[in-house]
Amino acid sequence: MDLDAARGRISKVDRQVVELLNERARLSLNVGAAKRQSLKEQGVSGKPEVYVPGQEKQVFERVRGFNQGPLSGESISAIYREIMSASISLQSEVSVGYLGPPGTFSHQAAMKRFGESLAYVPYTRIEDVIAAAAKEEVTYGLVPIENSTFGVVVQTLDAFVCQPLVKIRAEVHLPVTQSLLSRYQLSAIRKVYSHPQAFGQSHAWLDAHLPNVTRVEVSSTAKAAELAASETYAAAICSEVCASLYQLDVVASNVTTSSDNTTRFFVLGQSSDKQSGDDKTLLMFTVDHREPGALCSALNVFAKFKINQTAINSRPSRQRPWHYMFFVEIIGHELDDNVSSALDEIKKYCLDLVVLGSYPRQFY
Ligand SMILES: O=C(O)C(=O)C[C@]1(C(=O)O)C=C[C@@H](O)C=C1
Repeated sequence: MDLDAARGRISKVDRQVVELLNERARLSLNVGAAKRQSLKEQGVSGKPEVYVPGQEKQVFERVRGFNQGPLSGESISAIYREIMSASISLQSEVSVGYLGPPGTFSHQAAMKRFGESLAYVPYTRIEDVIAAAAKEEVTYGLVPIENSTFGVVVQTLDAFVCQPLVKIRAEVHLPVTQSLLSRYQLSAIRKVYSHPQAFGQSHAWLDAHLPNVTRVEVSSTAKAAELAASETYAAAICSEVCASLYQLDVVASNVTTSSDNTTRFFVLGQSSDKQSGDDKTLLMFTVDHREPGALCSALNVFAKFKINQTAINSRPSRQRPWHYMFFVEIIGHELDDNVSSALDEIKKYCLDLVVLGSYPRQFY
């Protein structure tokens, strides 16, 4: 086929693609109407949940299954991310809060999960993102929960203690590469700004290459980039995305200690999704330390109901000294029979127990 013929065929296919995209969009509007009707019939007020992570997971798996190439599975997912982003924005006006300013890894994780068609709202602190999601100032909030190199994000766990009503709706995994950005060359740098998590992921490189340079912790990696752009002899540890956003140069690319550095984020909203068949649940509880073995008794309940625990963390409860809030992530959905029986039984050993949410297991 010659060039003109191939371009002519592409033009015809584009017409069909656009027609099909609009056919899908009309069906998505029908889905929105059916969700509203169903709430009305149940006598529930408020808007239906437009972002349904379990359904999206099925769509991604299905379309990647249909794919015979030459497009890669990643390309199909990226195209469908935008199709579903447009689909969400057709059904409702959706906003997503994240730890700003633009260019943070939270921003990138939010874009990865929600695409280009939604409104993104930056907040200065993780606590503010969680409060905004709890108050419905934004439809959804996205917060980091843990990094594979540096561990749990304590600000997020501590903020859950103050906002126990917010619900986890989904998890997002984002590969993270930290880089050193500045307007100056390496030998001229006198100060490095970053978020404590990013310093934790790149300390070996900093110890080796900038051992006597002051490290200043700030609220986010993109805030660090903003400061580095406005001060003499300053640099930031942040994403390379910040180079064009804040007019900085990449002085050293990938200064991350671990080669498969990944951060896991939660999407927060007013409710969790229904069972997807492959879910996780995050619990927050305190136990009575005057009872010997209280924590052990609580955790034994999961073993009794054959429930796998994937993570356990503790934070000071801030109510009494040496009194802890435990965060346990388990396999299964709050509504699964074995999980719901375990939750009934574990309450006997807990002073208080909050289910922070159930969400489909994601590996991407
Ligand atoms: O199935 C739904 O609930 C929809 O709203 C449709 C749809 C889609 O476009 O496929 C859009 C958004 C949801 O997050 C999941 C799926």
